Amino acid sequence: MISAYSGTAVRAAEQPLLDAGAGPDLMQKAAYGLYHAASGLLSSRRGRIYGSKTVVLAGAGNNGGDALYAASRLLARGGSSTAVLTAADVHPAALAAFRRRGGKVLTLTEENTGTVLELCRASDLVLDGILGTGGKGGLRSPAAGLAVLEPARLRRGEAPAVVACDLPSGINADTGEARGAYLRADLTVTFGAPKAGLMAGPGAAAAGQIECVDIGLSPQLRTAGIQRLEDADIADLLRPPAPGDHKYSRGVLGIAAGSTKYPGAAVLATGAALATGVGMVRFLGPEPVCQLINLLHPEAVCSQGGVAQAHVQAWAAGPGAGEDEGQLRRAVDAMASGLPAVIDADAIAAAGPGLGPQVILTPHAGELTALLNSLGNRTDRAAVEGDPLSHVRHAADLTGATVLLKGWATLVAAPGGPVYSQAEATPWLATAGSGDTLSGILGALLATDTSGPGSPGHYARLAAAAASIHGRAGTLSARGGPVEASGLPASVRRVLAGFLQD
Ligand SMILES: NC(=O)C1=CN([C@@H]2O[C@H](COP(=O)(O)OP(=O)(O)OC[C@H]3O[C@@H](n4cnc5c(N)ncnc54)[C@H](O)[C@@H]3O)[C@@H](O)[C@H]2O)[C@@H](O)CC1
Ligand SMILES: [K+]
Repeated sequence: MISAYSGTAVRAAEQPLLDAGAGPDLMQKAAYGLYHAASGLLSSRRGRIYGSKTVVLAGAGNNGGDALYAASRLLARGGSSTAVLTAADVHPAALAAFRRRGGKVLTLTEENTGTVLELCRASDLVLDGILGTGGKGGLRSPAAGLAVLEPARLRRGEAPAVVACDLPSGINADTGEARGAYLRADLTVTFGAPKAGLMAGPGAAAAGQIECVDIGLSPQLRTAGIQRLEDADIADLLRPPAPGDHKYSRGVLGIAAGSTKYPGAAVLATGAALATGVGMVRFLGPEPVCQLINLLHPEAVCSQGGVAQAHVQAWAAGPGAGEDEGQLRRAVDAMASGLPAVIDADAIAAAGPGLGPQVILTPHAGELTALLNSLGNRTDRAAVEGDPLSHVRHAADLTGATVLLKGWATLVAAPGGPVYSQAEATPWLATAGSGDTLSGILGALLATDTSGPGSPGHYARLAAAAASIHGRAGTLSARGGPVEASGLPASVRRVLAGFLQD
């Protein structure tokens, strides 16, 4: 499990150490970690540090100090480096050390921004040390002019690689918001603990890969702002069949998805649930959709019955329900059943206060906006996309349900409890039918879960695991190209086999 903390919490954890005079020592530890990661990147991209060209963007605070000390170490290995100062009062000791190693220095102005961008593009590496956890708002002029710099991952790997010191400058370390211009990185080397702002909203997309350098803050850090499941955590949540299991003991999932207008959603949700592994799928829906399901997934047991008559351990309802009153009714009944239920798409609009954490709502940003507005919380889609962390937390607290917000980094909030962020997906997964397969995967995890409600956040962890499996299946299907949702179940099977073999 990766635990991320707000920038505010990390600064509070640092304070006693700073008061005890450990500031310079902490900075050297951070700078060494940054140098180590940057030199690894340079070595992998061009074979050696000797002869490499680095540009350090250095702002007024300690973030600039870290970056200058790291660049000094690259100078000592035979690289060349230019520091571009974005403020007048850059860390004096770090700048002096950089100069002593032979680093060149220039000051950024609006007039020379074009020349500095050329300098960056002709270099191998850009170290972004403009703003760290002390940053307030987006980059200001003249530094804002550097935000057009694209990291190598967005330029088919072409130099320069951009490495962010602690966090991409201009990103809010607590929330991941960008309230103005910000830089994007290939790699963010973060100190003490990952910042929550690297796992949500624009910050998650800007950070690139995240590497954490231990500078000895762990004993001071208490409550994580955001957590991320890793392989072992997900493997722990899976329930493969045991000898002696039969179809009913493994878990039966009820699916009320699709409609005569959108039959595909039923097929995709059912296919994904079967690929994730359940004892049985009971499918409820209109006759023509049942016929289609029987044709494509003959193992599913189909009927036009209601939720109350179906013996299941969990529900997946809502994908493709459209305006089908029968399916929307089933979704409402599933929410009220007390059983774990994943509720998607049009059915989300039926959610209100008083639900329990076993109900998992899976909106995209537009659906979350509509839900919050219907609960009296005026907002718009841009606000939700700009600060998804606050909005997903708010929706969970207002409804009492677990809320999974789909996005580049998927966020899952338990009511009053932990928030999880999973970022294994590829942008190619943004395709019709992708969400229907997520419902099927999560429904199957809920139906086969035998550990019960357990600790707070149990259902949020299952939802985060489903998002991770879905994201990995998408990445596996895509292999750098487009994804068809109908191909996802096959990849889900391979992803799960990987977890179960490890
Ligand atoms: N405090 C510590 O002990 C340690 C801090 N570390 C580094 O120090 C950073 C925090 O340092 P600071 O507190 O100095 O903060 P920053 O380095 O983030 O910079 C704050 C400075 O930038 C100015 N500023 C704020 N917002 C701005 C904006 N939008 N545009 C332009 N200027 C702006 C402020 O006036 C202030 O001078 C961390 O992110 C980390 O990189 C590390 O060296 C580890 C140890
Ligand atoms: K930075």
